[in-house]
Amino acid sequence: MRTSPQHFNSSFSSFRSASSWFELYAAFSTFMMLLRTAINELIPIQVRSFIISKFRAHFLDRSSNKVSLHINEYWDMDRNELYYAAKEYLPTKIIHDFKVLKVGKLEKQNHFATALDGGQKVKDIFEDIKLTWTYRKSSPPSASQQQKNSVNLDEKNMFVLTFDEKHREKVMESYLPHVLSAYKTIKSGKKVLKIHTKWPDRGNIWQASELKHPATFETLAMEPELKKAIIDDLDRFLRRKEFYKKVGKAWKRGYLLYGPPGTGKSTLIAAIANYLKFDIYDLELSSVYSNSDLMRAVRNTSNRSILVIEDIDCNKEVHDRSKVELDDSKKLYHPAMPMPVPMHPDQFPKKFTLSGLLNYIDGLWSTCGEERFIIFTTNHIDRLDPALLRPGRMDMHIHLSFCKGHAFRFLASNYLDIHGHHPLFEEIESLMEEIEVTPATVAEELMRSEDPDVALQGLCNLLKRKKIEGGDIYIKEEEKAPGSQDTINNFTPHVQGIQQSFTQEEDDFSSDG
Ligand SMILES: Nc1ncnc2c1ncn2[C@@H]1O[C@H](COP(=O)(O)OP(=O)(O)OP(=O)(O)O)[C@@H](O)[C@H]1O
Repeated sequence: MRTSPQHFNSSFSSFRSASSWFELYAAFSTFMMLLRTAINELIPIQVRSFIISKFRAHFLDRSSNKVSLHINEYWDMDRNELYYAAKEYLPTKIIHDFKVLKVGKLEKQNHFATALDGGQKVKDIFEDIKLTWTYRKSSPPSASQQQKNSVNLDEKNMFVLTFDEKHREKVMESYLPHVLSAYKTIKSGKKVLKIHTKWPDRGNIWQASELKHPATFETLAMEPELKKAIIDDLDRFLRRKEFYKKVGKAWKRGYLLYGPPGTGKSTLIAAIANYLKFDIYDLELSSVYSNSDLMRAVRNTSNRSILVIEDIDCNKEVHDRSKVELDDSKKLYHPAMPMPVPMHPDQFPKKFTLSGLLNYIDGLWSTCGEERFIIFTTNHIDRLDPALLRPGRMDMHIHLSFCKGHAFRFLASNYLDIHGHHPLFEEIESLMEEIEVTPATVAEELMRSEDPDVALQGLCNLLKRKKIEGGDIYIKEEEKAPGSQDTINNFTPHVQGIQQSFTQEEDDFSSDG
């Protein structure tokens, strides 16, 4: 039977009254009731649940086939390399239709950098596998956590990687290694270096900022032989991955820089970092509160980095929260206890010596990661534990000392653009043989005027004044490093005990550089 438009219109208009709607609803409800009763009676409950679960899995809960990998920033308190790999890798996958992004630029970059700001999803396709990354940012530590120094690192920021379950094996065996290797490539080509410092009021974990120190070996005033020895050592280190593996040694190197204040120890560290393109981790021993704190700090440094511990002779007082203290009434008490309490001798603190601490750091550091440097600096090498100085501990001892002829001329050419001769040179150099002056002081004097004649005359007058007054500039007799005999004759920068243990043959072995 055909339905004419007139017939449809008349049927529709007959439905428009309220009673018609009610009749329709009543008929539908009755039908549904009958249907439900019939299903309940005819189909067993197990079959019904099976059908419902299939229906749900197919239409409603499609994510039940998905696997989610949680990649936390820390793994058992250690820095999780995969997290940092994802952090560098994902910005390369950010596309233009993202609605929220972080954007910024560091001075040394010539382009704007973008990064995820939490919550966004980044899609990636790897050999036809569709993957989704989500970044979850943790909330900053609460004041009480900070006070107790009890931030749980494993609960920090994380990436969640989601993909179909059937690709689990391929993701684990091929995709994650692909992310890691992309990270290594990005990292080795990056231009912006970081300096990491620890702040007790920010959870006492490493905080990174851009390393802006412009020092390079080209700007460093240093005896050419020493400069060459250091650069050669750095180059040799970089190209010897296979060699270290062959001899069963960790691919690491340790330097001890020593010399009076202002002789360029920090400047040399910056020059080394800029040369190697390694990040710096600046460990201030006074910010270390316990052994676990120290262990966490050292273990959370990355590969291709320099761990710097400056002024090791100055850090005699290292905070130890478990330390038993003596109050005014000479009773022993534990800081965690409100009242003085009697303590068993076993509970007394073990003596926390600086040399023990440094040995501990050194031991800890040598067991984690590779392609790393550790640099200790001191103004007083004579105060260091000989165990720390023994060969094999610090591979190279570099003595930085006062400014003499060559270093002075280098600074004059760098600061005043005097590349040839100047009438005041001889007089200044001869004064420098009698007066000990640091490169820092010379550099400061040379910056006082843009006019080379005025600046050099200023330096000459300063040296003459000091000669008349007697005594060294800024350095007291007892503060001189041992071997200062040498430093009087030249701007030493000599190398003591360099372990030039590698022969030419070994050099040839390392072909990977
Ligand atoms: N060898 C050098 N070449 C060029 N500049 C230098 C050199 N030594 C020192 N300077 C200048 O002096 C300043 C201070 O030097 P630096 O901080 O590196 O000395 P330091 O030995 O680390 O001192 P401290 O022991 O007090 O930390 C530097 O910023 C740099 O301008």
